[in-house]
Amino acid sequence: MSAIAAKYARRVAAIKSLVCVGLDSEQSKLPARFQKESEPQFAFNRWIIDQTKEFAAAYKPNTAFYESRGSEGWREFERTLAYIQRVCPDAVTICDAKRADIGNTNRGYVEGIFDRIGFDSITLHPYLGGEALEPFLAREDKAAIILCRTSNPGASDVQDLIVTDSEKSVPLWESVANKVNTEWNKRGNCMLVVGATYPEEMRRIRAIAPEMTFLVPGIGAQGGDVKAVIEAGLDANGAGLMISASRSILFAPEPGVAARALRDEINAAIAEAMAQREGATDAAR
Ligand SMILES: O=C(O)c1cc(=O)[nH]c(=O)n1[C@@H]1O[C@H](COP(=O)(O)O)[C@@H](O)[C@H]1O
Repeated sequence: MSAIAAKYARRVAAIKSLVCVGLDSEQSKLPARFQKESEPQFAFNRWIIDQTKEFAAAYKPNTAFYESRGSEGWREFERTLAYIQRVCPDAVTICDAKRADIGNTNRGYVEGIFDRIGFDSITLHPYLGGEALEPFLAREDKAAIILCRTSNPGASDVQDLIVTDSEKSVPLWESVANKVNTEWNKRGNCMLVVGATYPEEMRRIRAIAPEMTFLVPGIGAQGGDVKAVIEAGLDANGAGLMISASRSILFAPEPGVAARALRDEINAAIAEAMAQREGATDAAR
């Protein structure tokens, strides 16, 4: 198990939660009292982190919401990471930037996001292939979280295109899952993005990559169903998922209560799924 997968497993065992809090702190949506602050997004994030840290196995700020404010937003993005590292150092940190370019350009991203800022992991798209991703894949101390089946309604435009993989016709997302699992994950540091809104695809991807951790966005505002995700995506150990929610936690009347409720909903679904699996194993004996 790679360093970040092990960090995640320790965190999950310690707090019994698969919740990832997405810090998509869009400035115009922040409560008025934060708008008045000199660093509004950072002040809001501190408040969110303080309320959710007991329940958060991971934090995932998406760069878009900070880049939109230029250098000020970027500074608050960096300060947010430093705050997580100070008050909640065991939570896995995910830079949701969906980067990836040719190899030497990727070295710039690696230096900036992994070394200068200090994230544990980054989201990446697979379009340029494994050779180009090598600067990320070479970092055994970090995790490369690769888009496989995204949560959005239009995901099928490209991801459902039929390609030939090992002489079989399969959708592109399935080929990406295969390639990451068998070729790009040679150092054990890859994870896959699998949207909560596509549980049937998730079930297939779990069969292809039984031991890989999935980042699962699409719960909450996008309507993904926790029970369906757990049934389809849980690994053999009853884990292997980072279930991410942003708006439904950040802008809930009480974000800490919303994070705890999501943790509890996930844990109830895990208990049910594990009991069903045990029942099925007993019946087969
Ligand atoms: O990589 C991601 O995190 C991601 C992949 C995906 O397939 N769908 C998806 O919604 N996301 C991100 O997950 C977050 C979803 O936010 P909420 O819908 O508010 O929970 C956003 O930051 C998205 O950019």
